[in-house]
Amino acid sequence: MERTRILVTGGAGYIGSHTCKALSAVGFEPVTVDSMVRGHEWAVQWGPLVKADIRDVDAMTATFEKYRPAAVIHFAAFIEVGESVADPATFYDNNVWGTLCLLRAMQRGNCPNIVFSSSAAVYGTPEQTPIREDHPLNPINPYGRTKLMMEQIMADFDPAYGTHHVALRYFNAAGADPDGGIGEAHNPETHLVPLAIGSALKTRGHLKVFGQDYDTPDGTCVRDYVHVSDLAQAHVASVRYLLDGGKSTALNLGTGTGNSVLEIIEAVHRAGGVAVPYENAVRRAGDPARLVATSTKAQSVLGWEPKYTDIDTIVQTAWRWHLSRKDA
Ligand SMILES: O=c1ccn([C@@H]2O[C@H](COP(=O)(O)OP(=O)(O)O[C@H]3O[C@H](CO)[C@H](O)[C@H](O)[C@H]3O)[C@@H](O)[C@H]2O)c(=O)[nH]1
Repeated sequence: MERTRILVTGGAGYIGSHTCKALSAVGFEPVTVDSMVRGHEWAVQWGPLVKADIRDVDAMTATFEKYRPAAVIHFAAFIEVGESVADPATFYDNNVWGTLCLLRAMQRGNCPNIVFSSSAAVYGTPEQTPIREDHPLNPINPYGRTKLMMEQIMADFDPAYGTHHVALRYFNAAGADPDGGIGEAHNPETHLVPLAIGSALKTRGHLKVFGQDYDTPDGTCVRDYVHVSDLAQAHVASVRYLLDGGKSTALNLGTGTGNSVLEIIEAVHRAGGVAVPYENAVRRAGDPARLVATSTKAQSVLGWEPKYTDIDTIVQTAWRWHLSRKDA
């Protein structure tokens, strides 16, 4: 029997590739569409790769005609906050215009269901933590604004065109597939866990700890690190939810536990048995002191619960990946 196809934009990226693996494991066929500007050929292992930019409406229309997907999972976007401040035009073009082009191609292809990557960045500086989905939406940088605009565009499209969406607001994705073979490989890398591992392995210089005087127990920023395989499972559950006729919704994905930068440094030390050389540095602009999610809504809507709730396990999977990675 033909497997139900799911079109995955950005399927050659970090969370996208883990989601393709999870889709395939439960019988879907993931069809990756990726411009390969940031994606990796080695990360596409569970279905075909269409090398195309989502803004290329002709290529996208042809892809929908060829594969007839039942739903789309939309990861393709630029993600670095600093880059979005320096070059907002590129972010609005790639993230917002790219999403509009994708939605147009979905309309032409009669595909009404989309699950997409939103971000904790839509909340801005939290008024209280843990953050619930009804927290005010006040992004403080262009990256966060592009994600909020994407949510708003989809909310407008639903009543007008009969579409359905699930916006997944991730907190800090971390870790790697425990089976090996895929993991986090951004270039340039700006995320804490891979940078700390690189410093421990001496493939990078000292890690810079951005700010030591935050209002947190040890003075460094606290984040909610959620395992990438758990995020992947939430995407699979969201696809099933929409295919079963579920209503559009926005859901936080986090573990509900916060870890400081210094706690991550210690977890990397424990995982690898090597200390992370680090130095204190000034605060990074736009970093809130504490970002921690409540994911009870994802639990009630999707039945989703993170399997990896222990920071040591999350960091161990990242460590193993970094020792084995193909492009290090
Ligand atoms: O070299 C570094 C890198 C990071 N940090 C600190 O480590 C924490 C985590 O930083 P990351 O850059 O790994 O993650 P962010 O919380 O900044 O970013 C997350 O949220 C962003 C939106 O706010 C984007 O979605 C991004 O992709 C996602 O990982 C922050 O407190 C940051 O200040 C350091 O101290 N040193």
